[in-house]
Amino acid sequence: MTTAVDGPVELAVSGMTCAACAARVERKLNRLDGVRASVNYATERAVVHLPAGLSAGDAVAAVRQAGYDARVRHRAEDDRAAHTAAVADLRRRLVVAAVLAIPLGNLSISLALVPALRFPGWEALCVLLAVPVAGYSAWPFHRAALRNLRHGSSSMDTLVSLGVLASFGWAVWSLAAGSAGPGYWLGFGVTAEGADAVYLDVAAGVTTFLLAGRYFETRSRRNAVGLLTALAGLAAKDARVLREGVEQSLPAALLRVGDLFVVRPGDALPADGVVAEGASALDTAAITGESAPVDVGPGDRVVGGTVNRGGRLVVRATEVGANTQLAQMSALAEQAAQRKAAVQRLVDRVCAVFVPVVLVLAALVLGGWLATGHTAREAFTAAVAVLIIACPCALGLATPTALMVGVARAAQLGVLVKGPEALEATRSVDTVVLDKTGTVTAGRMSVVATAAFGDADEREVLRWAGAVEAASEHPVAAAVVSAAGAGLPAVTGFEALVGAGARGEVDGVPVVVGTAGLMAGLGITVPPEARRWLAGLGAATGVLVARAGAVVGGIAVRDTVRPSAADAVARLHALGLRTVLLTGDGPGAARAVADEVGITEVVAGVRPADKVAAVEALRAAGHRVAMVGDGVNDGPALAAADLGMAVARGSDVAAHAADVILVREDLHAVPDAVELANRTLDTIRGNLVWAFGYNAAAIPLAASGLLNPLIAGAAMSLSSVLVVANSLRLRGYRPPRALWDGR
Ligand SMILES: Nc1ncnc2c1ncn2[C@@H]1O[C@H](COP(=O)(O)OP(=O)(O)OP(=O)(O)O)[C@@H](O)[C@H]1O
Repeated sequence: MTTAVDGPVELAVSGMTCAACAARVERKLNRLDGVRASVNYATERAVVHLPAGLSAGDAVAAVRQAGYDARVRHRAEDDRAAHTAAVADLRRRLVVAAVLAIPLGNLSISLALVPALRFPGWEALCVLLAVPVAGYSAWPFHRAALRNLRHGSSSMDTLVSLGVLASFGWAVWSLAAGSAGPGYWLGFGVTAEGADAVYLDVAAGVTTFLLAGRYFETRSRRNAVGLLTALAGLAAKDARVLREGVEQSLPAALLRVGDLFVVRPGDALPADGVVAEGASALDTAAITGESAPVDVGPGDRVVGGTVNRGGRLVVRATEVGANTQLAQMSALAEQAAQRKAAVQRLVDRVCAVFVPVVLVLAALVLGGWLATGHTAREAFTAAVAVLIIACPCALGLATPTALMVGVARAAQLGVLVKGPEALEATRSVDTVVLDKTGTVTAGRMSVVATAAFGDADEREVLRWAGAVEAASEHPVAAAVVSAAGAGLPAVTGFEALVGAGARGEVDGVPVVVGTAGLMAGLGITVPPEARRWLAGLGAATGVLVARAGAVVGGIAVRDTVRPSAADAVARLHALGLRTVLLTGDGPGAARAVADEVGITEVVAGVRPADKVAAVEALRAAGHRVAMVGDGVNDGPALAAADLGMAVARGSDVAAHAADVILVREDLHAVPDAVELANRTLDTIRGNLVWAFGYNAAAIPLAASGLLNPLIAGAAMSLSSVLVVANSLRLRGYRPPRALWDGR
């Protein structure tokens, strides 16, 4: 591993047992010259940006120096195998601890309460039962603590290891010294008068509880990570490629762009493509969250991972492997979960100083109790309880687990969130600006009327306009071209006049197609006849056609509003958001669309360059603005908004500068994103409040001797498990289906 790598390297880091470890690895990596690294405890991954001259091997070496292990991460499968092994190891240790701790507890209770039952050598038997628990089962804690010690640092494992060893050592010592006496003290808190402490069952019990906690936590974390990687697994692993009319089964990885492949009913698509033959209905639910199957036929674009619910399809591959929409979606979702929320950085810093502070505190508690004339047992109980209860692991898990589940759930619903900042921005937005063409409307226009002025002929007008528009990519142009039919004359000197129209020369004569404003701007007089025609169009968009410097006709086009738009806008209003329709189109068409979907404010006739200004004006007025656009023309406006949401499909999914990408051609994705962002942030807040509150309340209790170490161990484990379970609840987020299923 000595080759220098462009772009970030991903490392799988093992041996981290808490957020403080992640913070330590991150510090170590960032200390390398020119390195920028971010380490995530929940996913056990490090993203490292290396400068020229440093290799992935250097980063791995740095992680090892910090006392952890790392390897360059290649595939999700590696993670799964490593994770499974880790869970199995914890399970074995947990079983041993539980099997031995139970008889040990019973034995010590019986022997303590009924001295007559004691037999010669009972102390030795108890110690023998406790050795595997405090040694083998608690080994992961000791190992991590040792690793830390070697580097002069400490972590929550130090606390646990110290707690277990101290109780065990104390027990052995007091048994050996014969001070266990007649009133054997039970770790469970029943302290007989004048009894001394035998902490064997504390050592065993604490180990069992903490291991159980870590076992469940590791398992749930795997579920959360699995949610993220599940997306990538949706595409079919095999493709039936059609070569010279013969079907041949190949691993999907060998598929090439341009290959024809067959998709049988019930199969998932292995790659993105265009339907070449056949008609069917595709189930896109897993990718876009849309519940109704989508009908497709020749010429339609289809994406990998969707499932064929109808007849046989032959598809020509347009994107394969890492370029498919699905691969890009899952890469984006993983990157998003990997990025750190602002709050997480604070938590990391807190965790890093927390453990040394607790060690000092435990020592102070021990000294304080002894100094105030209490017995060694009392002092010891309080100090061990402080060590054990103070572990900040719930704190470390609070943010990343919620983020991971939130981002993964959003991706399942066709909402790709680029990172935690985007979620945070989504929550604070109060105004949603929607672009009209292609966002609120389908962006597929058709000609609804034509007009000829003076002595021109309508068919001629359409032909001249069509010839120019054939070179344009605007939706208006597509409508004009399809209405003009085949056999159009060629255009020379074509020029797109962005946000206004297009011009060129047809049969050597200059032709301009575009808005009345464009004509005026070019010094072409718009006759009253044309103005009247434009004014009478209502909801349609009218463009004028000028030939040889004179307006000769007009073409009216109409777009259809997306079926879900009105419901989605109603949901946005119900969420307390203000909506604004922003468009380059004229006020008449804009108002008609706004009325149809229920948007109250309209800003029409805005040139593409001025969309940024419109967004900035709203922000200057104190609003937090989300801009929803198609991402191509609206790029600058998306970037100018507090939150840019691009409606995009296909392989360009990852290319957008937007913060959120909606891969669903359905405006419901916007309120879904807002709701899910709110829920995720609420979950993070709930987790943090719980974890902080728990530590804040429990430490004084433990220090004042009110908390038995055993209960401290159980409570500590429970808090981590609760935090992870709370985050996993986000999986259950369902958009209000009733609103849009009946569409
Ligand atoms: N190629 C073209 N041919 C004819 N008219 C055009 C062309 N390009 C733009 N226009 C005119 O300019 C107007 C503004 O175009 P622009 O691309 O800024 O916005 P839009 O596509 O109508 O809507 P939105 O801003 O909602 O995406 C269009 O409504 C149309 O009237």
